[in-house]
Amino acid sequence: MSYDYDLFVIGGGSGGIAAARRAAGYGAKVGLAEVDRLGGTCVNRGCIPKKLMVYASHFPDFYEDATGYGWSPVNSQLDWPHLVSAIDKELRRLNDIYVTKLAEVDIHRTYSRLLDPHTVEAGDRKVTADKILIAVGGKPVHPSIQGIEHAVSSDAMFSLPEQPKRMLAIGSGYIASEFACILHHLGTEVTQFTKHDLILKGFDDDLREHLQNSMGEQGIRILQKSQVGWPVQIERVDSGLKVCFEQGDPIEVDLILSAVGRRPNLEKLGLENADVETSSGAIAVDEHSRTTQPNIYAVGDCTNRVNLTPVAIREGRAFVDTEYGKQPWVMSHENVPSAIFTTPEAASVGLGEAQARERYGNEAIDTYRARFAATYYALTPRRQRSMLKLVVERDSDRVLGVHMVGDHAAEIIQGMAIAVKMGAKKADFNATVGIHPSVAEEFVTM
Ligand SMILES: Cc1cc2nc3c(=O)[nH]c(=O)nc-3n(C[C@H](O)[C@H](O)[C@H](O)COP(=O)(O)OP(=O)(O)OC[C@H]3O[C@@H](n4cnc5c(N)ncnc54)[C@H](O)[C@@H]3O)c2cc1C
Ligand SMILES: NC(=O)c1ccc[n+]([C@@H]2O[C@H](COP(=O)([O-])OP(=O)(O)OC[C@H]3O[C@@H](n4cnc5c(N)ncnc54)[C@H](O)[C@@H]3O)[C@@H](O)[C@H]2O)c1
Repeated sequence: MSYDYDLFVIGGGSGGIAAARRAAGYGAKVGLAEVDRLGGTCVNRGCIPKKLMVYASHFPDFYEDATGYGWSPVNSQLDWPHLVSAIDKELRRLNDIYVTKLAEVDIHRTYSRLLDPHTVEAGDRKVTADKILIAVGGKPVHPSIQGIEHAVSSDAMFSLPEQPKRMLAIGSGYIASEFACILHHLGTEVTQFTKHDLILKGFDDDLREHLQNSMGEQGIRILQKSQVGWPVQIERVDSGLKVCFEQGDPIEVDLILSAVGRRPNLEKLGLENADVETSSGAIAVDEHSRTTQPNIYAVGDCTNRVNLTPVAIREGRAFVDTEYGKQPWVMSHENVPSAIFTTPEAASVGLGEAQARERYGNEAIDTYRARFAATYYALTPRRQRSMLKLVVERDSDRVLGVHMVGDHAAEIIQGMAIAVKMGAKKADFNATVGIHPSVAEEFVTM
């Protein structure tokens, strides 16, 4: 049977674009449907605008630090509308680049849904395809608090008409922690409500504690559920938004960011028309990203495996190399590095100490840890201490996890991730000459 396309991709974000481009490169006839701007979450309302805001938020610290090195004080004000429009301009430039990069792919600028295992409705057209890739990403979920409609999700953070004077971030994951730091360093008075006593559940406890303490020392107010109970009501009042908790005094802010997690974008996708099954609200896939319908695959956040851009991209490429490139491989979700772009930055690869002890036994694990202030802070009015940690399996001497809080942690851990992926031993770290003076040299001198 002949189809309109060899491959039809639903969703033009990180995973969908990577797969579509590579498949077209192998000579496949590819169509792609995207209902919004090309690039998906990462480019339009995630990694990229977020990182640009992180950069913007660092300048006040640099101005302050410079005085310790003898520079006269800088008196500079943030032009918020300028920042927002400069970011938007850059995102539009990236959108245009994707159009060029997808020159060999038929782009359908429309919502799309499955009609049967080989047919997709793309706007007012019906198209058929031999294989279909679902890469529809995810969207924010909101906690059930009375008045939660007054809160915004991270999607709105890049187009706020003005900088809030006071913000409450509800959540303790990547998004709440990153925006708490961004807004704080841009001059907003920030409170973060956390369900757990330590932010960033799932990361190494020393990383979590060091980062949370550091954020607290800088002036971010952390309200824990164990202290105040759940937030129960949000109400608009003349002077802002009033938030009441189960216990204690209400607080008043100008903006509430709700960041308590995301869920796959599966509504009205017609999964039932093609017998594509879900598991815990995400598309169920095997290690090859194949769904319960053999010619339909799914990658990225809609499968809720590891919800990061480079993971979605690699899942997409593994599928395409295997199916169209005669180079089969499987995307491994082990030892995926990630960073939290807070101030200070935090990054990690491999197992945290508690996870390692659970997997290998309490006695089987050694840890090495350093906490210190980098030389940069010797002359600055601002003090910031770094934390570096190795988790090692004693018998094999293998480094199971590397964790860091401190400047450039993401850049440093990216290199460490290669070592961990290659199965480096603590002895290999010891045999490596440090770069002096640097922070990362601690990893080879512990
Ligand atoms: C605030 C924020 C910051 C982040 N920061 C980072 C970071 O620093 N590093 C990192 O690695 N990850 C980060 N992420 C996560 C990262 O953005 C996602 O993991 C990644 O974008 C997932 O890619 P995807 O292809 O699965 O989905 P997406 O990029 O979400 O793309 C899905 C696309 O499908 C489209 N779509 C959905 N349904 C349909 C349909 N039926 N028809 C047509 N089109 C449809 C959507 O419009 C969207 O464009 C961040 C996420 C957020 C929200
Ligand atoms: N730097 C990065 O790589 C980066 C940045 C942002 C987002 N992301 C990706 O996007 C995903 C979504 O981010 P996220 O921060 O929304 O989700 P998350 O899953 O990382 O964190 C959500 C947090 O909110 C807490 N929570 C749940 N219900 C709550 C409630 N009612 N009140 C208060 N807290 C509650 C959860 O316990 C959890 O700690 C991440 O898991 C990550 O994969 C990555």
